[in-house]
Amino acid sequence: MTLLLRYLKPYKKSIAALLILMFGGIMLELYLPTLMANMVDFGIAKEDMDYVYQTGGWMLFCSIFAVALTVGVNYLSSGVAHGFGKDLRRSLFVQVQKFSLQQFERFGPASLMTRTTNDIRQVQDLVNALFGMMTRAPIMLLGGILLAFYRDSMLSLVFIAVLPVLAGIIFLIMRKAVPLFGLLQLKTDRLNLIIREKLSGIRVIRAFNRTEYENGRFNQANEDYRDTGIKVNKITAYLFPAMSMVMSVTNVSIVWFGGIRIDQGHMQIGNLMAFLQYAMMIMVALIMLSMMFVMIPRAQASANRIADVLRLEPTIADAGSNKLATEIKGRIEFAEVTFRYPGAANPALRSVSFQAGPGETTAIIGSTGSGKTTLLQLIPRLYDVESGAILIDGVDIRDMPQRSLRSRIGYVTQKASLFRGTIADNVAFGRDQLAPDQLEEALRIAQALDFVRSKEKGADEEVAQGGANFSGGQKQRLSIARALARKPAIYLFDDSFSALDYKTDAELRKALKQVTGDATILIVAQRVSTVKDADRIIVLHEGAISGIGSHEELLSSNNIYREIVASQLTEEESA
Ligand SMILES: Nc1ncnc2c1ncn2[C@@H]1O[C@H](COP(=O)(O)OP(=O)(O)OP(=O)(O)O)[C@@H](O)[C@H]1O
Repeated sequence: MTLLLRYLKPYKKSIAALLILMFGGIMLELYLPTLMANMVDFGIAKEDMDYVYQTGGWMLFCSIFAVALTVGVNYLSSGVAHGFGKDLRRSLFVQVQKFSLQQFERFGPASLMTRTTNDIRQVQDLVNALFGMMTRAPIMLLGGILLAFYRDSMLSLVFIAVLPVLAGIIFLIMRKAVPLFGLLQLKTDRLNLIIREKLSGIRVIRAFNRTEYENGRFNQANEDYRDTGIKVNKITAYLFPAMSMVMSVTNVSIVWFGGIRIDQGHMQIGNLMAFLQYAMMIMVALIMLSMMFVMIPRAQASANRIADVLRLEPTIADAGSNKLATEIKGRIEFAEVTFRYPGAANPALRSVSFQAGPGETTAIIGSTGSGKTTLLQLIPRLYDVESGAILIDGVDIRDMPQRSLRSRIGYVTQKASLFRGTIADNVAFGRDQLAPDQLEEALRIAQALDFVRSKEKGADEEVAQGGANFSGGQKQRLSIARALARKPAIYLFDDSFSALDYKTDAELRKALKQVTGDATILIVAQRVSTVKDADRIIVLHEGAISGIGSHEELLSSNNIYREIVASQLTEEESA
């Protein structure tokens, strides 16, 4: 929680103003019973109507002023709480962007979403309540006790009996409820996870008739969440009835003992009325405090989950050295690179060494799971190597600023990702401005111009969430256009031509060759026809390089390559 408190710093002026307003309001509220006691004892009892009117007028003025101050307090506290929530959400979002993929996977998207929305909401509500009413409680409690004591110190002994009982009730209830608050957030995570999975896999779920099964899975998580929620509420439900019972008993006791003291001539009626009002204030303050005991542990559970994300040092950070090669050529060198996914027993890549030069196309082929995607992901530092090094233009990529490294790379991922916006927005992605002729050129080379032109609004056609209104091949081509528009020194194509028919695949590679010029191109592919003409083909097998060479060289020297070729091409084609 302390980590999050620093997010209140920008609002210290508003907080100071609201505390002053609050203090003024409480003073007025505490003054009202005294005025009333005076009115009864000195005005009504002595039939002095001028005094009654005068004091009544004062009371009215104080009440109205106190209400105005409270409105001001609430206005300011809500501004502080919402501003605090907004800043925290932004920090969390920015922090997650810096995470390596390992760190991202450690939390998972569903949990990160709950943390950014629901958990922050819990803490934001606490901040609102804290400044809206909870800070009032201790001041009101203290003022109430002092003034009640001042009115009648003997009668104040009632509180000595009541306060420990109240403290005991709060303690017992909270001891049971607090562990459940954390559990409730975990169950929210689980619910979000299932909803996310279900919504993103809706086509498969329907096609496989798994709707009922998935509904069952969701219902189970939903009911589990409900049960924990009910358990928490059942426990906290005792809090307020118990407190109001104590309040009623306190009232009765005050009237009872106050009556005796009036009988004995130790107290006046006005005094007893004021005392009763102070007792009420004390009780209300205690109820507010007990609400704080409900809200604080609940928000604490959320605050810890937020702090876990904020505290995690991004493992992929810029080194202090910020080295950059003087000349950008895009030469890539893998030197004995070994990489293992977190928790995996075997490395996904083992002692991989090769060089890929500018103006060359290097293709990577290998069976499913052989490590092709992993190899590409290491180049823009989505993951860091376990041992060995990757150099670009002779500089270790860990010594370069990530921004400069990634600005040299045009990466087309295996699964094409499009974002909401227009086609043009998606192609210009990562660049501030893209001139119409540059956009057209990128679309043309990516073999996307025809289908984009056939759209009603051309490049201004809207892309739905996740690119749902485009086919797999169209999405791939737009992703390729996006990479081309950057004019990078290095192109990484991860199985990016797989959704294209053979003809488009060939045309695209031919067009690419004309524009990529001196760029270094790495192509991961499953099809031999895609890699056949590459300057160099790397055959990956179970994370290690089994052979490097041209198509012909590998055909004569590498068994694995021969098997792949044999499974795809006829003798004639492969010759
Ligand atoms: N995020 C991950 N966490 C743990 N293991 C992973 C992760 N991604 C991939 N792997 C494992 O690493 C190995 C290499 O995977 P990779 O995706 O690089 O293979 P690939 O050659 O690209 O396969 P494909 O041709 O099917 O795309 C596989 O055994 C896979 O199970």
